[in-house]
Amino acid sequence: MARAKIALIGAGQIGGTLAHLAALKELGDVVLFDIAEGVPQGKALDIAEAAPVDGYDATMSGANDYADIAGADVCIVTAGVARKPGMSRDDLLGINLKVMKSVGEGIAKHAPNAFVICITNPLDAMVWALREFSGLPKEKVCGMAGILDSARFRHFLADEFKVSIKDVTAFVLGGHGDTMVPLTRYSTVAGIPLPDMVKMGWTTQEKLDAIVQRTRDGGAEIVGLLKTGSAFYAPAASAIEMAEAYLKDQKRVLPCAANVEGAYGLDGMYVGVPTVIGAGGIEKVIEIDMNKDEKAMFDKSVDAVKGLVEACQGIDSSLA
Ligand SMILES: NC(=O)c1ccc[n+]([C@@H]2O[C@H](COP(=O)([O-])OP(=O)(O)OC[C@H]3O[C@@H](n4cnc5c(N)ncnc54)[C@H](O)[C@@H]3O)[C@@H](O)[C@H]2O)c1
Ligand SMILES: O=C(O)C[C@H](O)C(=O)O
Repeated sequence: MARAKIALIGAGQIGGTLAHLAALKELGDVVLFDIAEGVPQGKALDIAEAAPVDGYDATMSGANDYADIAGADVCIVTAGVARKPGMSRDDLLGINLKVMKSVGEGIAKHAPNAFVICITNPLDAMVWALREFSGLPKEKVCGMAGILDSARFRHFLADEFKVSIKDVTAFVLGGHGDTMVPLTRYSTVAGIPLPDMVKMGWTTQEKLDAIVQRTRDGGAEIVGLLKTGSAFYAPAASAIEMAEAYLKDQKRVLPCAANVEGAYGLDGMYVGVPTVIGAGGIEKVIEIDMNKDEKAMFDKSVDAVKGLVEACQGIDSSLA
């Protein structure tokens, strides 16, 4: 069977890490695309030159022309600008919206059958705009954020409980912004929900609240440390998990920004929800039961995303 083709639109910090991870996992042949001349070619050559040492079979190429992504099975989009200290993700909306237009048109023309994973921020509004600009089927366009936010939550929890990360599960839903919703009732240590861990005396409610807040601020914490850009290792690992689920038809249950029609009382908007990812793309949106407090947090997050979508429509009249 022919190898899959993976197009990485944006060859910056995340794009380069994605290429290396895709190669190490032998997910397919990789094309790195960027507007910066030489950068995708340089990264592709560098990663190809690591293959003899690491022993992976995957070709790497760099491109500045969308024609080179032709027939891609998966497109992962990181094109655009990352925030710096003092900025919110939402400050990137105007500049990255223009990028989504050119990327959406490029994918629609050259890789209309691809499964598209958007990473560019502000995530939920950008994946919505990318879907609008590309016109691809809704189940084939999604956004990466929930896996990253949940991974951060899991890391902080494993650290607090001094247990293996393998035994910690977490679900962070909602928009990928300050209003994201880490769901403690649906996050567990070996199946034990976090509120029970508090009752069992493994931690206190105050410490758990602080971990929830640190999770919400997780992106800003890294931006504050790096100063020149934002996180890229964990974001790349998270998107690769989604790409692998699609390419191998794994039916993974993963929190992703998906187009939600009907569930959660939503009418075709993108926001972070639990999904099933397989060969059909986003094969299912899972509607979980939320109590009053959880629903209030989720609704607030949905409203924040709606505000960003409206801002996009105000900037580009073709989206209205
Ligand atoms: N969804 C998430 O959870 C998450 C996590 C981390 C970062 N991000 C976002 O991902 C994006 C990329 O982050 P990064 O660290 O890789 O940034 P980066 O600056 O290192 O890379 C971005 C790349 O995009 C390229 N680019 C700019 N305009 C382009 C265009 N029109 N067409 C093609 N390429 C273009 C740039 O040349 C650059 O190489 C940012 O918007 C960042 O905020 C999202
Ligand atoms: O925080 C950012 O700006 C990047 C990304 O959204 C993240 O959560 O790491």
